[in-house]
Amino acid sequence: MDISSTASDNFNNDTSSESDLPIIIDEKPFADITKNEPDLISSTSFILGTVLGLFVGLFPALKFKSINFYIIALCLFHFLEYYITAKYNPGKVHSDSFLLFGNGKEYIGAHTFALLECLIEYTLWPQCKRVAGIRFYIAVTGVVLALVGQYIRTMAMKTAAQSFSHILKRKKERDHILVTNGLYAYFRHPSYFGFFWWAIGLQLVLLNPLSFFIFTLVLWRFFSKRIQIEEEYLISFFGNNYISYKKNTKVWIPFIQ
Ligand SMILES: C[S@@+](CC[C@H](N)C(=O)[O-])C[C@H]1O[C@@H](n2cnc3c(N)ncnc32)[C@H](O)[C@@H]1O
Repeated sequence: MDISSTASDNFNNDTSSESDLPIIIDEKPFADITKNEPDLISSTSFILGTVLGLFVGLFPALKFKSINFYIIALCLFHFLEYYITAKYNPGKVHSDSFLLFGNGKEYIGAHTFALLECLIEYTLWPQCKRVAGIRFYIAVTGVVLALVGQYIRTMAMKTAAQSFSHILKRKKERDHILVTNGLYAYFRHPSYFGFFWWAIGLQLVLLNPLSFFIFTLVLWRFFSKRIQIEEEYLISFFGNNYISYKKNTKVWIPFIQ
């Protein structure tokens, strides 16, 4: 599941080794790389609103409210990706900031799979979706993880401001500074931490055993690789400052150092 597949695909094709990573100062003014696409933005908002309305309107009949929570959490997540970028990092705002377009089939496919799993299990075996007993505690854990994950992701984007980019940076831009304050003092990659636990939490909310394991595995592999590559570039940009920051902070995703 690649939340910025274009960037990481390009990145993976790069044959540079750690020692010869290029530090290129990007001279391009932000205005040149920012596209204003109001039509696309309003149609996205319309689609999001319609999907939200349909699910909120239709699914109460199924008496499985978790699915409403899931859809609302998805809409909120993608809205905030755009809104926080527009507010705190306006030089990089673009319709892609919704993280909906160009995200790769895997991302859309993963959520579709999760919703289908939920509906199939609900239809064939409604008892397994009854939020009672142990399943109540699983669902509540999921809600807490999703809310905490969303909060941490949003605050990380706000704190990192212009140093945050959805696309992994291979060139150091002039205003790219090393962020070590706020949540970054406690988490080395707070936005990845937030996304990881948000997505896993949502599978607990849906009481989806299969998607829970698939999301955990795929996301862990994705972030493990992404963090390794990202840190090679961050060391090439910030040298010893990043190395000592790395020594003093943790990622807080299991088994990622
Ligand atoms: C999607 S953002 C994710 C930031 C960070 N990994 C996180 O999870 O909060 C990716 C960009 O953030 C930049 N970045 C990551 N950590 C940073 C830090 N501590 N200070 C400044 N820039 C950082 C990287 O250069 C990369 O281009």
